[in-house]
Amino acid sequence: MSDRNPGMDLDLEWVSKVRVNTQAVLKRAQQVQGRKVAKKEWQAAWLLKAVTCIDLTTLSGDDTPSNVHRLCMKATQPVRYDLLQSMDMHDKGITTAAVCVYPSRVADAVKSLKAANSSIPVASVATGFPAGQTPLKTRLYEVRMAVEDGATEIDIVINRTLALTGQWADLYDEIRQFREACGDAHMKTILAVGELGTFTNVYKASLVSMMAGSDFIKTSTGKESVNATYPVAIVMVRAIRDYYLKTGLKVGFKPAGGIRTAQEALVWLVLMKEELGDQWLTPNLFRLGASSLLGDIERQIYHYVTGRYPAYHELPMA
Ligand SMILES: O=C[C@H](O)COP(=O)(O)O
Repeated sequence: MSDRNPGMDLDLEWVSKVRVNTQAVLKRAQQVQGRKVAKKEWQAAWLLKAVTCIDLTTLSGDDTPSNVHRLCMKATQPVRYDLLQSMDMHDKGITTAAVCVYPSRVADAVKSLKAANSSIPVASVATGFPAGQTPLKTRLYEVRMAVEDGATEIDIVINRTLALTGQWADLYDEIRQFREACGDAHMKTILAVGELGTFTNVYKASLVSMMAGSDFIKTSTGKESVNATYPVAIVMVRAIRDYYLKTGLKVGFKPAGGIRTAQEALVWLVLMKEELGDQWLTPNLFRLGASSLLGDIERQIYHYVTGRYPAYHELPMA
């Protein structure tokens, strides 16, 4: 993960000045979406790169120790051995970036990964995921419980009520408290962009979350009716860039919710590369939150691997 973001005092003047130009954002998102993603011979390598950035997720009411165990095993070997062999990658130990589960399933995931001798981090959603509509006391308790059970990454959801009513100082204070409850665990802050109404709110919520010490900002829970979209991502990554320019602190970005195809994964990588640069193209600063993406990526890699194609560690990075 990135070095922890210590955050900063709430700069309300900065937050209140924010105005996002909707037309410019939509135009830029269209450009990114229309990009030819990568030359054919590099696509499998980029897809493997995407795999290393996935937070492999199960967030279902019917999660059990068994399906969490299967998820963990998939995370330790996300791509079939023979496909990796075709790319001379069999010895590279490709894993997903993390597994992501509900707080009550953290202990199961920790146990499975430990038994498999794997150091893949366990991420837990928390703070009343997905709606965040529970008392602060229980939201804080949830964070502490997940950390105690072994989660080293916590995906908190913000209080949308505070964002929608412009109570930015209160939102800042809550996130600061979550941050403290996380202890050494890294904190990803879910904005639930589909419920924030305007791009300006998304930008403001991004800034406040980063000022309060979030290590990542994340688009969605996957449970809202609108989840990770490219226009909203443009707004969030530009807030990340502005925060970096002002403070020198790098905050990561995690699109999540509804990401299902290899082609989409490639577009997300292009968006990061063009907006934030190669240094953001690592699991330390970029994650794809997804429960059903890996299958399509494996299918596409199988499709591409008909000859000797370059592997992801050979990508020309600046
Ligand atoms: O945080 C991750 C999301 O909940 C995953 O959403 P998804 O099930 O639509 O891939």
